[in-house]
Amino acid sequence: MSRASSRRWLARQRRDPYVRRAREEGRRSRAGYKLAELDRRDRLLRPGMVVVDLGAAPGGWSEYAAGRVAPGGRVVAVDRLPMAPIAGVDFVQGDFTEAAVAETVRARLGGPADLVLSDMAPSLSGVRDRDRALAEALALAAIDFAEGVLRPGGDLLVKVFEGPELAALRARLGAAFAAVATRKPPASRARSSELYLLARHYSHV
Ligand SMILES: C[S@@+](CC[C@H](N)C(=O)[O-])C[C@H]1O[C@@H](n2cnc3c(N)ncnc32)[C@H](O)[C@@H]1O
Repeated sequence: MSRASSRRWLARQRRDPYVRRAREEGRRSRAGYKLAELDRRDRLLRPGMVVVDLGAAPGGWSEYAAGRVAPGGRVVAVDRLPMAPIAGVDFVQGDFTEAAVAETVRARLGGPADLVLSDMAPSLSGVRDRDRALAEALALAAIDFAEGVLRPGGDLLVKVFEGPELAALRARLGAAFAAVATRKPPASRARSSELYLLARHYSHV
């Protein structure tokens, strides 16, 4: 980040009501509010569910999900960055695109998952085509993984970015899930091109 863009980022953070709210409520990140808003709208989480959180650090989604699946549920989370422990969350640190890391997450699950969440995003290089290709590869890795671990009827929520790749990702999900919807929760910054694809009712193909 250049000095000017980091000054702009800091000014945005200071103005952002979700950042303030997260600080006041002692939350891990403002990102947790996106999952809370999606959950309120689409009823994604219930007590007892087994959930995978891909790209979990610093832990806003995991924190929210662990609270919603209790009692009886659990969350297995992964990130290449470290994450401070959260009750009810089993954390694996590593690059999820490495087969051994994905296998560790699968092993920690020990059975099928009800819901796979992916908020993974690449570190942006500023080279648009490169960043878009990286983001698409992460979304595809999340979809491949979800198709391997979801129980029939399970759901997937995956972060994607606006662009020409979106139609193919939607089509790919449409082949394996009964319904695919696009979501932009209010807590997602309007200037960000991030979106979420919500794929429901997985059926083995
Ligand atoms: C937008 S942040 C996630 C925020 C999180 N959902 C929260 O609520 O705090 C995206 C995360 O994806 C992680 N990530 C990106 N690529 C990854 C990869 N290949 N393997 C594991 N984590 C990855 C990043 O390290 C980063 O922490």
